[in-house]
Amino acid sequence: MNDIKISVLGSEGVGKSALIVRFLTRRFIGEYASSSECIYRKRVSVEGRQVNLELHDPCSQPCEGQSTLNDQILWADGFIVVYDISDYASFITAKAVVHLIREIHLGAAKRDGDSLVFLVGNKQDLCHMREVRREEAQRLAAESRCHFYELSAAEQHQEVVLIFSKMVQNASLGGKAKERRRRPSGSKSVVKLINNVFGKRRKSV
Ligand SMILES: Nc1nc2c(ncn2[C@@H]2O[C@H](COP(=O)(O)OP(=O)(O)OP(=O)(O)O)[C@@H](O)[C@H]2O)c(=O)[nH]1
Repeated sequence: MNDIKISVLGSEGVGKSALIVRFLTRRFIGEYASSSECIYRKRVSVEGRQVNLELHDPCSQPCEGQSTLNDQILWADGFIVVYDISDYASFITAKAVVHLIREIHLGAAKRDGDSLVFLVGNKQDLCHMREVRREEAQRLAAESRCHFYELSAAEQHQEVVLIFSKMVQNASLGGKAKERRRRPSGSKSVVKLINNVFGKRRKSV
């Protein structure tokens, strides 16, 4: 059995936790913790093979033992880089993250195929407030050799599952585990995740 490590990156409030929670629990809860960084573990089957999936959800606010973006990039086998289609600044951040992933992986002499990157425009249900044109994001994805998706964690369960499943499959086929430099701190089970989503900092969209 091998391990697959996926980091979900992007600026504050773009819906990273919402996407992970959707994938793990099928639910959209609306409010999510931002004060701690964590890794969620799940055993998944890829083409009949059991795989240990680790999903890293970073925290946007300063927290104890926080890993750096560089640590997170070196740790992961694959990346889901999220922006909010109604927030152009979040797209600029996503662009910088995608470039950094490419730079670090090339700098560390990783095989290019090892760095699987999906660029995801979330909150498609807010298209009446759209600030990021689909074509611009598609262009970035093509230039950076990323897969590109637009969706809504709030409204689309199947699409979210599809993206994570595809990433798991690609990372699994991409193969060899990387040497881990530093593992981001914290670990939660899905049960703890559900228990923890209540009573969190409220954010509005
Ligand atoms: N309308 C809409 N709101 C969403 C969607 N996904 C997430 N949100 C909302 O956006 C806010 C931020 O979502 P989070 O999942 O906490 O975002 P995050 O990227 O994990 O935020 P940080 O942990 O602060 O980095 C919450 O109020 C969510 O309910 C979506 O698809 N559509």
